[in-house]
Amino acid sequence: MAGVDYLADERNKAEFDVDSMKIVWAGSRHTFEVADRISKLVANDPAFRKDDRPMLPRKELFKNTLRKAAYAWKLITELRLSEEEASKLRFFVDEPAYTDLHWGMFVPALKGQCTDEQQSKWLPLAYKMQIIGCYAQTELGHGSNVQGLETTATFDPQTDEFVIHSPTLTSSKCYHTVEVLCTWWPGGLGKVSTHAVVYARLITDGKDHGVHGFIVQLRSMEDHKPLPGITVGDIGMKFGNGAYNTMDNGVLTLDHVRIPRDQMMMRVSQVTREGKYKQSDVPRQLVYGTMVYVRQKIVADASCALSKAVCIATRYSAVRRQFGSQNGGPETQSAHYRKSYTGLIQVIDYKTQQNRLFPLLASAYAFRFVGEWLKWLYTDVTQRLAVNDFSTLPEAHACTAGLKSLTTTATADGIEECRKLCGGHGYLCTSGLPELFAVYVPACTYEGDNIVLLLQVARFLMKTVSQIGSGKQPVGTIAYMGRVEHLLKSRCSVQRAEDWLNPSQVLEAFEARAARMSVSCAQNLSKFSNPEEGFAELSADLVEAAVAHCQLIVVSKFLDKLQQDIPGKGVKQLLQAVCGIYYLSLLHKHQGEFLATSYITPKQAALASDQLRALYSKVRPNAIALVDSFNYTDHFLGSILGCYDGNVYPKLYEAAKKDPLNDTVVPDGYHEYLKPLLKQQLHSAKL
Ligand SMILES: CCCCCCC/C=C/C(=O)SCCNC(=O)CCNC(=O)[C@H](O)C(C)(C)COP(=O)(O)OP(=O)(O)OC[C@H]1O[C@@H](n2cnc3c(N)ncnc32)[C@H](O)[C@@H]1OP(=O)(O)O
Ligand SMILES: Cc1cc2nc3c(=O)[nH]c(=O)nc-3n(C[C@H](O)[C@H](O)[C@H](O)COP(=O)(O)OP(=O)(O)OC[C@H]3O[C@@H](n4cnc5c(N)ncnc54)[C@H](O)[C@@H]3O)c2cc1C
Repeated sequence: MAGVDYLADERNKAEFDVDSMKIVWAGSRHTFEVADRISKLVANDPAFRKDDRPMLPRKELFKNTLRKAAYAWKLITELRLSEEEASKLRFFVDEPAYTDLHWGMFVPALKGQCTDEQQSKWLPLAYKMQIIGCYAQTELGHGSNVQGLETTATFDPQTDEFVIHSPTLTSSKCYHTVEVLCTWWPGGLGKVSTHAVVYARLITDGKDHGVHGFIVQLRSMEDHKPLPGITVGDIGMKFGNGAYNTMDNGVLTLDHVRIPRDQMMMRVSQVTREGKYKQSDVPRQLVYGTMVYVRQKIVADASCALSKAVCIATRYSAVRRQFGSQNGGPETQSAHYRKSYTGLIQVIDYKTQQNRLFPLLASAYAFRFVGEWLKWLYTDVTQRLAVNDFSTLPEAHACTAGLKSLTTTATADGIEECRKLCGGHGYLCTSGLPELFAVYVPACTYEGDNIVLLLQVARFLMKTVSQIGSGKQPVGTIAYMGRVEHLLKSRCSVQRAEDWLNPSQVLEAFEARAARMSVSCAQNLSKFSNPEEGFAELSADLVEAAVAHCQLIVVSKFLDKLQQDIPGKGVKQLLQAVCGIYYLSLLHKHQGEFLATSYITPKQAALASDQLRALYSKVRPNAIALVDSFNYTDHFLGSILGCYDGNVYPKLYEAAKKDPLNDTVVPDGYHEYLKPLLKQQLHSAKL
């Protein structure tokens, strides 16, 4: 059976040029080539084996992660990989590790919040991994509420140092049943990091200046032992086997730990030798800059995680057959294995399967394109900040927060749906889906709880609505609010199902829904004499308005993408269909909101569903090619159900045989626990 492609018929059905689509997915030919080369390098190196992860005990699992990270670094230096190639290598190794936090948060925090002088001291050390860093912000009692952090950094003018201290319960205003309010959660902190960016309340001369970042050395560079005053360790096992347990999320207490004054990150504000607090001309919110950066990265990562799950579920849905006639169809020339299935229905042909699967496939593409755009927005805001233009910061914060929330929620839910789409076999670890879900789901919480982040978007929306009357013209993603009067009055003009393929019609539908929901919230808020009380009372509605706004952004960026020149036979046409599935499935799911805001009629909602079904039929023959366009190796997918050749059943059988439980025919424990039991039953049966 080796070498047979059981999905060949599916691949032959494709109506577009897959190689061109691979480049669209990657973002450019260059990015495609780098990803292709590096993913194969990783896949072909047995050192990066990962199929044993769910079965390894934690200590072994963790040590294995350390080995892989060290080996990856050796490759990076020996092969002189560029920053882009190195980051792709870590990505394709596909194992959460301290390096994610070192490169993904510690280095960006140094870059964004240190002065040039500080950067020239710390960055070369971090780049060469002569120090390893993490991002230590969250405390046991404070995660979402960053302003509520209780760790203090008190300036001591006598010694020109800060004294960093985690307060004990007695000095705390909280009612936690813990003895010490410590830092809790940072990845890489538990066992690896030599340094941390610690967030603490800055105190000078008895005055509290709020939360600031400090570079704190945690462990000795000689023997890796914690420095005096520092207690540090791992917080324990997390959800799932393997999964995020490769990461040493940590707990840290700081007992009057002294650091030099120049280890306060001083780009946003400074403390002088005399202990004077000075604020630069930049907004205070830049202290939160690393979170904006990482949220933007998380949006890009969402499309990777979702596309992985969708690739597995799509390939398996084409392989898997249920019902139909076992002997009904004509015989084919192919292997006996395939012959026996002729006449049975591929589960991908069930409309219910398509209705669950294709919107997820479409979301993977939609998140890819919005991720690309968000990267551009982030670069743009960074360039503006460098020349003291802070005007787009609130929008960048709202977009990164909102899209992080929207895409991670949809991806986590989507991975679980893909597991169900694979029936019973989806529950096997060898499907790759349980581990993918367990690794991914904390993305809904870390880097900002998704509801908390949507409430930030809602604040931005309410602020925008309140400013409309003042003549301030909204710009960027919120520009549609400038046409709010028209959007409140207008009615959908769709008369036939195909009218739902008209981009301007679709855009107006999503704009009208978002604008109407925001305006309705603002009107309800105005009934409260205390705005904060009103905001809390109406927060569930506000979250829905924020979701509507974020969905509009994703839809509009997908439609924008289709305005570009997209080369390759049939590629644009297929993307148009995929885009249609994305927005029409959203319209269907949220039709209550579109109807309640009276922009569309029930008849128009029904036409949208007709068009959606037509698009499923258009996408069906292209489904396998659309997931092949992700260009994932079998190693990266880590799934028997999603393997490229579709030869699922023999692989499942072989993998089961290799399970450690099958090392012996009679299980360990038989003599102690089964034999006496069975003997006893035999005895009583005889009686
Ligand atoms: C790729 C790398 C690997 C990924 C691995 C990830 C591992 C995980 C790491 C972590 O989880 S690190 C810890 C992350 N923690 C959080 O995300 C905490 C979430 N909380 C917050 O971000 C904030 O505290 C908050 C909820 C936004 C605060 O809300 P609050 O209303 O209390 O705001 P203030 O602090 O008072 O600020 C008011 C003002 O500032 C604006 N603002 C808030 N955040 C930002 C920001 N990031 N950038 C720019 N502006 C921001 C906010 O909108 C307010 O504006 P105005 O209304 O006053 O105009
Ligand atoms: C795997 C993982 C890795 C992490 N890595 C790091 C790291 O490297 N560095 C770091 O500093 N931190 C890290 N964290 C911590 C993470 O950033 C926080 O857990 C996150 O910000 C959420 O905060 P919380 O835990 O305090 O949740 P809470 O705020 O306690 O949330 C609990 C519930 O309350 C709700 N809620 C909270 N506030 C409000 C509100 N104002 N209105 C309405 N509802 C609200 C939330 O929606 C949620 O349902 C990590 C967490 C995880 C799970």
